[in-house]
Order: sequence, then structure tokens, then C-alpha cells
Amino acid sequence: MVCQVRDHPLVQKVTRLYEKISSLDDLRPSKDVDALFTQLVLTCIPPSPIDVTALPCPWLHLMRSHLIKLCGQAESLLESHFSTLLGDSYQLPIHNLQVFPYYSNYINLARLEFSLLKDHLPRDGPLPRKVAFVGSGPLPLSSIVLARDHLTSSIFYNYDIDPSAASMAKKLVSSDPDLSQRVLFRTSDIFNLTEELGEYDVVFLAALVGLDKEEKVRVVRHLVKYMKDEAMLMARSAHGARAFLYPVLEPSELQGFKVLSVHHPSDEVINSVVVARKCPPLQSMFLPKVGKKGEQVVGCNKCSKQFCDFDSGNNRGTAIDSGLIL
Ligand SMILES: C[S@@+](CC[C@H](N)C(=O)[O-])C[C@H]1O[C@@H](n2cnc3c(N)ncnc32)[C@H](O)[C@@H]1O
Repeated sequence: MVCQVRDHPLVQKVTRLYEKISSLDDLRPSKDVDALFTQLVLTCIPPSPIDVTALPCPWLHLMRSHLIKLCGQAESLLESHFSTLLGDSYQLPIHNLQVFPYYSNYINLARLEFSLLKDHLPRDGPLPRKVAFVGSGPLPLSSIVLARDHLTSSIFYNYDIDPSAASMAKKLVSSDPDLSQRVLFRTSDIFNLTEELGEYDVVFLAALVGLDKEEKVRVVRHLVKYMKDEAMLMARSAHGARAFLYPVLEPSELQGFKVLSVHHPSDEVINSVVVARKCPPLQSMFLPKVGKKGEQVVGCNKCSKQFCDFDSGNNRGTAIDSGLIL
């Protein structure tokens, strides 16, 4: 079958950039690497009619999944470079974060995530006390900006699978009397976090945790298993052509969560944000398990408009989108 989408100008441009990026020996920041990734981001930011997650030909699927991995590697190397620069060159790294070329993107992303989170918290209720950020990286700008500007009394526990990330990140906040006490770092793969995930009121999930659909779903299932009921999940995703750069988390993959909102930025903030709340345990298993769309779903009381809409009181549900298959 001929793959027409390959002739689309956007796909042709991304393919050309992919061929150059994938032939690089080294993804550490340099003039060439920066120029290629800048072109790639500028190519993928504008709205696009193409559903990148449903590319008809296998070659493009393979290209996309390799490109996401290359972007992840380059992002981590960029963060390590600037984290080292900040930690080695400044007494107060926190006061010099603007040396990172995309600092303003993180300011905007943190503002967006906080406003989306606040929309789903009780109006005059307390702000979340304990926050986890999974996939914080060597330059944990999201946690730093969220803790400094928005959740100013919350405690942030940052997790990263890369042991060097925690040590670099600690160095950035150690000279700040407030953040050094409230923004803490641990090394762990998300899959090794179990009971402690149940301590958090909010879990932020970086876009690069779970690089393909299967792994992203595995991450969500792990979070469902260990997050406490009603805790909030702020998961990063991607939309449109930005899905060439980051994995996509579909609301339908968030079984066990009630999806509260999905926000696709149209400015230079690359990531989409999915806001969800952990469902309370199923009240009863008496409802038949769902098999196909539109059938009755297993009761997930008070939960997941996305999956089931309950008649009042009798706890029976009719799948709207896709049922909970447990
Ligand atoms: C590059 S950072 C991006 C986050 C960014 N620094 C921020 O502040 O929003 C993404 C991080 O996710 C980490 N990561 C990827 N998979 C992970 C996993 N399974 N568990 C924990 N961390 C993971 C990577 O090591 C990487 O450092």
C-alpha cells in the first residue's frame, strides 16, 4: 500500500531532520545539534491535520518512536550540560536559571499546570502538601518553578532513574534556604516506587517517563496500583505534530483515573497536560465486566466520566467511550 502521508510537507521535513539527527555521532549540545532540534521543534509546533499516532505506514511509526528516543536523549544531555554549568559557575544557581535557553517555557508550563490543577481542587481548600515529580531530570525546572512560584508551602519529592540527575539537581537548590528544604531528590525508577506513591496528594509525570504506548500504559497501571484514592495525576502528553517529539497519553489509557481535563497548548509550551484523579476502589464487582463499547461497565463508583456514566443511585453504568476492563 502506498503511504501517501509520506508526501505531506510536514512529514517530509520531519523525515529529513530525522535522517540528519539520527546520523549524528553525539547528541550533546553543540551548534549543529541545537540548530537541528530547533528546526525540528519549530516544524512540529504549528497545528497539524496529521494524526501522528496513526501513521499508516510502519516505517513512519519506527521513525517516530526512534525520534522520540533521540529527543529524550538530547533533552537529558542538554539538561545535564546546563545543570553542571549552573552548579559549577554560580553561588546561587537558582537566581541564574535564565541561562537555560528554554527557561521561559518552563515558567509558562508551570503556570499552566498549576492553574489546571487548581481548577480541580476545592475552591478555598488547602493546596496539596506532598507532591511527587517523576522524571525530574538533572535540571528539575518544573519542580523548582512550581515550588518557588505556585505551591510555595508544598514539599516536592523528585524521582529520576538516572543516578547522576539527583546529585546534579541537589546542587542547584542546596544554597537556597527554602527550596533546599522543600525540593528533595531521590534516585528511582518509577516501577520501583510502591507504597511511597500512596503518600502524595499530586503526582506529576514527565513526558519522557514511558517512551512508547506500551510503557506509558504500564506506568499508568503502576500509578493506579499505588497512588492513594482521589490523588491528582498531572501527566504530560503531546498533540498534533508535537507527537513526533513526545509520546502521547490518551485519556482512554487512564483506566482507574477520572480524566478531568486535557489541555493542548498552542504556544511554545510543547507538552499537553492531562489532569486526572485516582478513582476510589470499585464499590462492587457485581456488574458484568465490559467487553465492547456501549455495554455496561464495571462500577467504578463516583468515577471516570470518561468510561462510565452512572444513573443516579443504582450504580449501573453505560460505557460512553470504552469500558473498564479489569
Ligand atoms: C529530561 S527530564 C524532563 C523533565 C524536566 N527536567 C522538567 O523539569 O520538567 C525527564 C527525565 O525522566 C527520567 N526518566 C525516564 N524514565 C524514567 C523512569 N522509568 N523512572 C524515573 N525517571 C525516568 C529521565 O532519566 C529524564 O531525566
